[in-house]
Amino acid sequence: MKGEYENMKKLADLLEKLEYQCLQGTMDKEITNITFDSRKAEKGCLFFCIKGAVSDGHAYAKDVAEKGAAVLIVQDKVEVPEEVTVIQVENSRYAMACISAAWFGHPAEKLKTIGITGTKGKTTTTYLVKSILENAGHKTGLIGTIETIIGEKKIPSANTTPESYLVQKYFAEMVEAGCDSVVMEVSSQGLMLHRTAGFQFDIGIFTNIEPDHIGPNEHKDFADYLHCKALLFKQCKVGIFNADADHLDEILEGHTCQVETFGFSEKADLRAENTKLVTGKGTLGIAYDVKGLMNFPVEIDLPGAFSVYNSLTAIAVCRHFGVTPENIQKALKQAKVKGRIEMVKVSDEFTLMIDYAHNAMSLESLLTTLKEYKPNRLVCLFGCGGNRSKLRRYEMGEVSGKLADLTIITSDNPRDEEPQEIIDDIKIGIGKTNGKYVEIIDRKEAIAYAIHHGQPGDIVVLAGKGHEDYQEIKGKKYPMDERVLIQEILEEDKQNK
Ligand SMILES: CC(=O)N[C@H]1[C@@H](OP(=O)(O)OP(=O)(O)OC[C@H]2O[C@@H](n3ccc(=O)[nH]c3=O)[C@H](O)[C@@H]2O)O[C@H](CO)[C@@H](O)[C@@H]1O[C@H](C)C(=O)N[C@@H](C)C(=O)N[C@H](CCC(=O)O)C(=O)O
Ligand SMILES: Nc1ncnc2c1ncn2[C@@H]1O[C@H](COP(=O)(O)OP(=O)(O)OP(=O)(O)O)[C@@H](O)[C@H]1O
Repeated sequence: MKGEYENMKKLADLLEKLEYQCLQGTMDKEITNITFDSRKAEKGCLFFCIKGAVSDGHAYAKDVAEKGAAVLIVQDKVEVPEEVTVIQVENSRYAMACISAAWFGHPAEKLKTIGITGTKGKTTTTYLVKSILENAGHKTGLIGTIETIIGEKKIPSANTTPESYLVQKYFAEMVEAGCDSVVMEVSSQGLMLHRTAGFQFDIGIFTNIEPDHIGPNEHKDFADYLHCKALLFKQCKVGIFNADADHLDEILEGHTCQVETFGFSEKADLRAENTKLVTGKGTLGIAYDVKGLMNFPVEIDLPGAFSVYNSLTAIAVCRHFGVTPENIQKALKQAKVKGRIEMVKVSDEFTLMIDYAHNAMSLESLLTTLKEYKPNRLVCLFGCGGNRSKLRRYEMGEVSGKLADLTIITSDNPRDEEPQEIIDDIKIGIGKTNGKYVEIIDRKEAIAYAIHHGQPGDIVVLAGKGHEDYQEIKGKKYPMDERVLIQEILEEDKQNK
């Protein structure tokens, strides 16, 4: 990136088409930097006063003025020395998105932008799109729950969709790194809080919707969740929708984009037909025929109906880039997503996978899907996080007890709680079913048990951790990557032979 002073911009140029009122100070300021965090404020900067979930950024107005901030963007009136320019807008977050886009030189206009929204499938689909596009010679940036990827650089994520300032900064870095496209997860929170305002997506995707993310600091009810997801389709040129999804009409309400659909439904523009489950040595997959806007067969080493949806979505997107069926087939055959039904080879006889399913809804959908493969036994290993709702423990216990042939209850981020107490809560849920279980508090020992007791034809799921590579105990994160644990167990087995 250029040095910050080389980036200096005129205030008026940053405000562009925004509606605002100048409450005090002059409009002829040259801005040295922009920030929404008072701790990063410096002489000559523009500071956004954002009303957050924990604090109100207006409370830092005096502090940033003392640090020499030139301009404040506010919703409410603030008292600061008269030389500080104060600009009032209706919504500081929306203004931050527009000003950040201008600050970074509207990088979205130099990229083909793809935004994916929906309750499930966002992360998986972003990686599938990136794999297909890169296999066809594009350079594609990615922003999502796990990380932001800019060329070789990977930045771990705090949010699925970062604040608008970061979105625009990452876009600018992508342009500089030679990317021609970006695929990003667009959460409903992101849409609600204007994190993706200030530009128009080339392509917007709707995967599906189920009640989720409803509660304090998220959405007040399902209607609000629906409304926020639908906002993407007033902000993209082409919208690609799951024709089979519930509430599609509500999502389409007020859309301003061109509409395309995908799914199993006969009326979908891009369809999956003749779906077949595929089982290999220690692997599971799915094969189907793509019909409609494109026509060719596909095979993918990811299991279940939702893998059809995710790959079909990726195909629908990549069609707009003119990617050939041969390139799509090749990329999908190699595609793997970290911690999302990620198969790890431990035996030719049974299949083991790591999956991020960490609530009852995703665990139920995963186990139901896997049962379609008619395994000898479905074995589910999981734990639940400490300092979180107990309900999740009862519910996940009940789901696993009902659907798995054996549950291995273990630990997962106990935080400040005693792991055994969390396990006891999970047992209450399993107790409502006839499900068989064992409890092994240490996660590595639990995984070793799963591997050593694997029977031919079993499917073993290590649920909950997915891409996470730590265990959080009493405020500290200890390194713990299930892939590493599995390799250690296999290595120890070799030495003990
Ligand atoms: C509820 C919520 O959206 N919180 C996000 C928010 O924090 P916040 O609103 O609490 O901010 P705050 O701490 O109240 O501060 C308000 C303002 O004062 C500023 N401030 C604060 C302290 C200070 O000393 N000086 C200062 O200037 C802050 O920089 C901010 O501008 O801004 C933070 C920084 O950008 C986010 O990381 C944080 O996300 C938290 C981690 C979160 O859990 N968010 C969830 C609700 C979320 O956004 N989830 C979605 C969906 C995920 C999914 O689909 O699975 C996501 O996109 O991640
Ligand atoms: N299209 C889909 N429909 C239903 N379930 C899915 C779908 N895709 C993946 N899943 C299941 O949900 C889990 C989460 O998938 P993924 O991370 O791709 O979704 P997401 O939208 O990013 O979710 P989150 O917001 O929870 O991170 C997967 O591990 C899998 O078990």
